[in-house]
Amino acid sequence: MASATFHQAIVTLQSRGYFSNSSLNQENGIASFRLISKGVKLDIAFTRRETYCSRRRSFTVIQASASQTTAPDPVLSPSNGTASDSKKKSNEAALILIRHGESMWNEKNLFTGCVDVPLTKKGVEEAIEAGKRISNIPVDMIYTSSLIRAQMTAMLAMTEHRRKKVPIILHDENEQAREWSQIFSDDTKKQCIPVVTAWQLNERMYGELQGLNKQETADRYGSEQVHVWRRSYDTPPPNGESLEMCAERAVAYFKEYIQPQLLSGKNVMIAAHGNSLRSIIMYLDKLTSQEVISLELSTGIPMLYIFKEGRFIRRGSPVAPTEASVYAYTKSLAQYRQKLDEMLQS
Ligand SMILES: O=C(O)[C@H](O)COP(=O)(O)O
Repeated sequence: MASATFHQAIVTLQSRGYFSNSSLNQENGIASFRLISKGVKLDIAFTRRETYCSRRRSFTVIQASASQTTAPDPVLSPSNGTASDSKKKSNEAALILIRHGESMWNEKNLFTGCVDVPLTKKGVEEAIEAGKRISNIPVDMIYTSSLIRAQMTAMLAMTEHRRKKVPIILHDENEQAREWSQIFSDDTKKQCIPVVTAWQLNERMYGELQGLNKQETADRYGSEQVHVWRRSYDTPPPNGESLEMCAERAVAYFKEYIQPQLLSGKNVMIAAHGNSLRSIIMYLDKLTSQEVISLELSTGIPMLYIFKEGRFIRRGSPVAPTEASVYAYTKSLAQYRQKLDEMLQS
């Protein structure tokens, strides 16, 4: 089958770092691929004829088109390809997940969901504390939800990072926003970390519970019903999203946009929400729907994964609060830390 051979070729190229992601469709004898590399998507369709040589077969490119992904990135332009302090020969990448710090509605015990509520003072402190814990872990790209509490958390955490790169929110809403936010110095670009905001990482939409007090809702509807709304996997609250629905969009986004960055060796931080992160952890740790419903994430506690050889290895736990106990350094992380020490001493 053309598709099997092609798929092998793609996987081989992928493992050699030629591009960060591909997907395969096959219809009417035509195999088509989407290759994603450095923020550019290349759609290629092949027939089973000449031109493209894999070991056993060759194919003709019948159609190719290129477009930018939704994470267009002035900072990740080729001129910045060498900018990562943490470019690793070992082909591993760090993935940090942080649930936002306490929000003003967490404090008031209100269902928040997609309502855009800021952090409390305690939430600000939690975010800064989270930043201290990850201050020696490399960060090349940041993803946050479109909600201010996640964005505040990411930005505050980065104020503590020892590398002192500047997190810059990418404005991709229209052509003018893209043009007006360009950076014209390559040196400055190298000192920036692109921040991509994505609604798909938002908290799950809590429907008609948004703005209601959690305790009062339990008093009114019974705590069992409220527990089902809050912690079942597939029962949504009235007119809202279940965890399953939230996972569908959050994990799809993770696979399509974030995982390719990790595959290409970029170290990524995600600042998001209880339920969007539970969804992503379910995917990373291969949890069942039964297991994920008992997973509780504290606000402002970062978790670390290492992505290596296509696998996610959990390094940090939300329950172990200090850097030393949470993060068992890998060789690359230890080297990065040593470089930081040297850089800051000189
Ligand atoms: O949206 C909310 O109210 C919270 O951030 C998460 O709520 P939960 O603990 O009920 O999932």
